[in-house]
Amino acid sequence: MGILERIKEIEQEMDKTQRNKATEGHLGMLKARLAKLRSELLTPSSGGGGGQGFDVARSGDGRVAMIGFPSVGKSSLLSELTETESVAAGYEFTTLTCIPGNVYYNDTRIQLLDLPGIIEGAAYGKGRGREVIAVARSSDLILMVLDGAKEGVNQHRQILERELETVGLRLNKTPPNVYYRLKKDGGVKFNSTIALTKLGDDPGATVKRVLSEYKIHNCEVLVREDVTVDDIVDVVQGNRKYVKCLYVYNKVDMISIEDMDKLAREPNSIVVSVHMKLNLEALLAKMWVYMGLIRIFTKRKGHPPDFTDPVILSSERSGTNVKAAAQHISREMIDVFNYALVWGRSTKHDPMRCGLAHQLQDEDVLQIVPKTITQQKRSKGYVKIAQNAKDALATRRKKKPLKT
Ligand SMILES: Nc1nc2c(ncn2[C@@H]2O[C@H](COP(=O)(O)OP(=O)(O)OP(=O)(O)O)[C@@H](O)[C@H]2O)c(=O)[nH]1
Ligand SMILES: [K+]
Ligand SMILES: [Mg+2]
Repeated sequence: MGILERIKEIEQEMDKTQRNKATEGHLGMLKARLAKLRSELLTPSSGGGGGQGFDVARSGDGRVAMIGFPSVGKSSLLSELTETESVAAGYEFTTLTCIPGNVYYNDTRIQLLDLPGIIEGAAYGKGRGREVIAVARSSDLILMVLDGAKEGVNQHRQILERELETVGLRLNKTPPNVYYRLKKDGGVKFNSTIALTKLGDDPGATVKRVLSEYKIHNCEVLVREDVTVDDIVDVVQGNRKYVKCLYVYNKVDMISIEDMDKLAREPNSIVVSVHMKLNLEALLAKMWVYMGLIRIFTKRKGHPPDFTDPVILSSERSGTNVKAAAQHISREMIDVFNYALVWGRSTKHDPMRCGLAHQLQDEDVLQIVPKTITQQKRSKGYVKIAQNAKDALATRRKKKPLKT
């Protein structure tokens, strides 16, 4: 039996299984089996990667992929927002490969990717579905482009969400708050810090059934929120990609103000019209926020800040603390870091003396104060002395164990 048939079979069995507290373990086992098969789909035997026409190199300060049904206006949007022209036309599947363009916004260069339209069944390889989804996985933000003028547009939204979920993408979610560690022995240690209401009569047994489906018999699981069995499968399966998704309803030039207003109120959404150039600036601003981007202006001692070439950080990728900024400037910076002086939104007073963990905010000014040469020598010397002391102790212990 092929993978697709096996998936079908399990889905049918899940439909047949009555959902109640007693069947939670059985369902968990089926869900785990399904997740394993689906992740096999993700790694095609043909070498993986983006596939021809899809392996576009990463560039700029972040990557955004446009996902949508055919002819919703993805290529029109790319041509409008970037210097790249991507062919747009009234027939479906105009675009057949991945086409990159650059968006310049707030001193940041964002790589925007136009992709072929996808349809129901994309996750199972329909059309160029698998290639498109692989690109989506590699991006920092998904723009789900929808045809706001189409009836049942929110059904389309759901279909696409399901396709992306199927292959392990998790949109606008945070990873389940579960501590999970594999062990060499000792069996399964299961604990929770709060009452679990969604894992059936015996949460521990439900979790163990999922684990045994993965042939995991020794591990530690500590659940810190009221998770579902799907969350547990996500934790154990492990290859989930948590990514932000912004829903872009295009073509609102074709609908009434009332309908437009309804769409604009959907969560994580924005309405635009590429043809009328409506709301495109707001789209860029929202993209920027969703990518968690910030600009940090650096400053040298005794000089004014450099406002021309900021360091760009992202809460979704690098993180946005002083350490991330220092590493961005140079690798060695961390070794010689003494403290930082920060001016701007993140401080209580200006300048504020900060350590590596301080969280920066957009348009902060940062000056890194390195250790003095003497301090550096001293700290290196200290490490050496400490190491010598440890070595000496270890040798002594070998010779004659210390009495305790
Ligand atoms: N009314 C209206 N039509 C639009 C708008 N944006 C794009 N279109 C039209 O929608 C059709 C499809 O546009 P494309 O940009 O080719 O759509 P696509 O999503 O790239 O399509 P595929 O590459 O085939 O998946 C074209 O006829 C566009 O002119 C808009 O804001 N309003
Ligand atoms: K088209
Ligand atoms: Mg196109």
